[in-house]
Parts: sequence; structure tokens; C-alpha cells
Amino acid sequence: MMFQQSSRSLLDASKKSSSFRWTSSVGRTFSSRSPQDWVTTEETDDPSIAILKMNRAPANTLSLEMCTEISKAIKELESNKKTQAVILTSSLPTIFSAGLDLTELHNPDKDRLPAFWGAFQQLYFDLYGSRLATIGAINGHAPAAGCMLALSCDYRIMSKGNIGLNESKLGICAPPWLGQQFIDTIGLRKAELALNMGTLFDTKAALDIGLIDEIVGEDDVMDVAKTRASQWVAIPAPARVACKELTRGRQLNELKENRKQDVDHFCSFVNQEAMQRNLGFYFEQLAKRKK
Ligand SMILES: CCCCCCCC/C=C\CC(=O)SCCNC(=O)CCNC(=O)[C@H](O)C(C)(C)COP(=O)(O)OP(=O)(O)OC[C@H]1O[C@@H](n2cnc3c(N)ncnc32)[C@H](O)[C@@H]1OP(=O)(O)O
Repeated sequence: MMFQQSSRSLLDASKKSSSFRWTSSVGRTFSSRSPQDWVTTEETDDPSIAILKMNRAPANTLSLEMCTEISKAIKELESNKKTQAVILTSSLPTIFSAGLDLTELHNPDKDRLPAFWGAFQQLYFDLYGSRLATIGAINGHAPAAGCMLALSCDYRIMSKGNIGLNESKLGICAPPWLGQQFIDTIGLRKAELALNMGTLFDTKAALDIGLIDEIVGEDDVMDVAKTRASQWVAIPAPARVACKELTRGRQLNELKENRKQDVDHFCSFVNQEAMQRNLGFYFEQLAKRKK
């Protein structure tokens, strides 16, 4: 039975050793030069609450290395028994995370593609199944896999930007486990409409459909996140962990048992000519939009 020890990850699917370097970074400006800088952790004045920041300019997109770095940071935080909550946020001014790095999907390297999807699955296991209380401090756009990061948190506050699963607009579809996360959060009919239309919701609409839990002012994001984290930490950890098992255990186990099939499905789906055409077209539009 998983989820038994509150000091360990709920679903420790990674057998890799963690060599993550703890970076105490209060007050520092981050560069995005190397993967080690893409994710940083900070202490707060409450030793039970940590902050995990994504610093991969320009858009915090999830490449293989970015997924791995976030996973490593979560594991590192979990390994400290004092830590009971993590606030996940972005150091970029307007983007929480723009989702999967499209350069991983478009004209992919055939050997790297399965490893990339495996790292994304692992990130889902590590965040959605974390023993920590996870507060999403969504301070900018969170489309597609950016929305997955938000959905994987226990509580979501949002200050600005749009959020949702817009994959259909790219000519692709969210994988079943991400789709299920969305359905579990906002309900089948709302999810059905939003998935088909690729809807991205502004903060008000996201709150209305239950995709986020609270709208907060831009300047208040971290204060509110810390307050909510304190409230979650005040619940006895074994109870908190058991509640997570109750609501998330089945989905986590299902993917755990089907990891290989999910990777194979993803790779054959992405490698289809039509998918590549759609992705190429979407990527071009993204670049043109700026001009
Ligand atoms: C088993 C089933 C198989 C199927 C599985 C399929 C997988 C499904 C799961 C997840 C899918 C995804 O996550 S796909 C990614 C979806 N993301 C998006 O559609 C977002 C695209 N980006 C935007 O809309 C905008 O960038 C933004 C609204 C997020 C921000 O706009 P803004 O104007 O502030 O910034 P720019 O557009 O100028 O972006 C800055 C910079 O970043 C590049 N960028 C943005 N997003 C991506 C991305 N996802 N991948 C790669 N690069 C991205 C953008 O091109 C700009 O680059 P330049 O500065 O070089 O021009």
C-alpha cells in the first residue's frame, strides 16, 4: 500500500538518486543559463514552508531537463522532515509555465522523445503525489502542461493570466491522466466543453468553474500563498496525506501501472505526420504573433 509514510513521497516512482543542489536564493535574481538555475528553492520564515520557483526564461516551458529539475527539487524538499508545504510559483513577470516545450514535440529526436515523456510523467507523480501540501501560486499564464502543474497542487491561487488545457488548438489532445485530473477538478461536462474547444480561462472564469480556488492581487500572491500553506500545515500530516491518497491514489496508481503503454502511445501519436504538421503550424503562428 502506498502513501503510508508521511515523510516520503506518496508515489516514489523515481529510483534515481537525487543529486540536487539546494540553493537558498532569497532576494537573488536568477539567470536561466543552466538547468541547475531553472528551478530554485527558498526558505521562508516558517521552517515547515518552502518556495519552489521556476526561472526558465522566457516561458518556463517543460523540457526534459526542466521536468527533471522540478522533480529533483520536490524530492529534495521532501527529504527534509521539517518541510511540510511547498509553494510552487514562477519568477517570470507574466508566465507561470507555457506548458510543454514545443521543441521537444516538433521534429523530435527519436531517442529523446520517450525519455522526455517519462520525465513529464515523473513530474506528475512527484507533484500530484507529493507528501507535502502544495500551494500553486499561479502568477501568470498556465496553458496545457502549465495547467497540469497547477492542477497537481492541493490549492491554487492565481493573480493574472490564462489557464486551461488548450491542446486541441495545437491539433493534439491531453493524455488521459491529465484529462482525468481536469475532469476530477471541474467536472465532466465543463471539462468536455473546455477540452474540445481548447479553452483558456481568465482568472474570473477559472474561479467560476473551480479550476482555481482564489483570485489574489499581484502584490499579495506570496503573502496569501504563505497564509494558505500555514493553514494546510496546521492539519495533522497523516490526515492530510491520507486525504490525498483518497482523492488521488487511484489515478496515480493507474498511470504507474501503465507507464510504458502511455509512453508508447505518446510517441506514436506525436510522430504521426499530421501531428507534426499541426505542431509546426502552431509553432509558426506563435512566432508570427509576436511580430
Ligand atoms: C498520450 C497522448 C498523447 C498526446 C500528448 C500530447 C501532449 C499533451 C500535453 C501537454 C501539451 C502542452 O503543454 S503543449 C504546449 C502548450 N502551450 C501553449 O500553447 C502556449 C504557447 N505559448 C503562448 O501562448 C504564449 O507564449 C503565452 C501566452 C504563454 C505567453 O505569451 P507572451 O506574449 O508573454 O510570450 P511569447 O509568446 O512571446 O513567448 C515567449 C517566448 O517563449 C516561446 N514559447 C512560448 N510557449 C512555448 C512553448 N510551449 N514551447 C516552446 N516555446 C514557447 C515563444 O515562442 C517566445 O519565444 P521567442 O522569444 O524566441 O520568440
